[in-house]
Amino acid sequence: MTSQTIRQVRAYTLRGGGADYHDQSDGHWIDDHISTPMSKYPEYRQSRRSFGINVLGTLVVEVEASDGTVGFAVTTGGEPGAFIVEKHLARFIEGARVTDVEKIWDQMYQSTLYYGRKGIVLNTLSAVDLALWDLMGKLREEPVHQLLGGAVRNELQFYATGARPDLAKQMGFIGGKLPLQHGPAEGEEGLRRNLEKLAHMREQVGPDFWLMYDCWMSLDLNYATRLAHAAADFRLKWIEEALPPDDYWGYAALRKNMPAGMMVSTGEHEATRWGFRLLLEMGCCDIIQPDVNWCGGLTELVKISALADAHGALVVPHGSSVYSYHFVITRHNSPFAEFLMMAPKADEVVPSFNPLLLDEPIPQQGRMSVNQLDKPGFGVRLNPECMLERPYSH
Ligand SMILES: C[C@H](O)[C@H](O)CC(=O)C(=O)O
Ligand SMILES: [Mg+2]
Repeated sequence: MTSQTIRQVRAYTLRGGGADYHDQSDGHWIDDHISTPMSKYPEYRQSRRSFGINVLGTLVVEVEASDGTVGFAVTTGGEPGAFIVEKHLARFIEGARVTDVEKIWDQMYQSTLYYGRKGIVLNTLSAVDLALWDLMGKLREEPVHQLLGGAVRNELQFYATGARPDLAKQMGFIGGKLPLQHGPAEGEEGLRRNLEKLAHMREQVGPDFWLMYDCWMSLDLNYATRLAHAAADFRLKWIEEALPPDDYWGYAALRKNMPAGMMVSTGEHEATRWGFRLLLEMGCCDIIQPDVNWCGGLTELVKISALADAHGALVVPHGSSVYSYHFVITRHNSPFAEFLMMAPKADEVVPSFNPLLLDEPIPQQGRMSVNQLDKPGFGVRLNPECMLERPYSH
């Protein structure tokens, strides 16, 4: 296995769901008047697709070893990501040893610093990194969670993100995270509606079920503080991504403003150990939420997680499907995981990266046994019915 080298890397794109889970059709809860940084413009308030949340689409990266074994991974990145893989990153991957993940990561990161650091370049780099982990697992015939040091518990437990925490409770989840629908531009009336929604959900789910609000970078410090204090009456567990991701100072202030017992979470749009170092050292949050497909992949997440552990912060990855499941089960400071409800009405459990992956495991009664992850690599296959395109080749 250690003698295997990488023969070829290939990058493909896909539209309509998959890793770009915002790329959904009309009528989906994930695009129903959700508060965003663009909500101050009334014409972009009703739909996130209207301002282009789904322009990128899914990127699929395959790495083929010298014996023909193929590892793959997915991210949000589409055609620009495919260009970066094929025209820039391929030189660091092809011909390298399959196990050289640290060196390949470093070369990809250092060589793209002049136009990278975060965002689409890190999404792309993450997909390459995860494809290498998948390939190592397949060649060693071991699941990725074993390569990471092994499971620290027998099962994962999940909270659900979606419009129907009441249904999530019936499905066995430990909590429900609602999208905040009205932002500061919708004034006092919007704030009242946000609180009414939360009060209604609290009534539906009873006193102990976790309820959280995901604010998707859309608030300011004053609004977030007022929302948190009013939401304390309805036992909001945490307030998520309340502020723009670059406002580390705002997050530090918000955390100090929190009512007793309520947590601040953020980080799904942060990347690398350096980005998370800022969040952790500045005391910005209680929970960091790196997206495994965006933060730099597993090679980087291992470092981010160790840093968080030393700061007493939990690591609960954003979405990320199997890439999160294989990681969370190996870490004591990741006691639960997120499950994104991708059914249009959030009324049933369907695989998060539907329809792209075959064998993508789903929670049963809000839980997933380690046995469901016991397959080589990340244990998933590309669905041959998805029409992948390869826009560039080298
Ligand atoms: C529901 C949120 O607006 C977003 O689509 C997903 C997210 O931020 C999360 O799962 O966390
Ligand atoms: Mg979020």
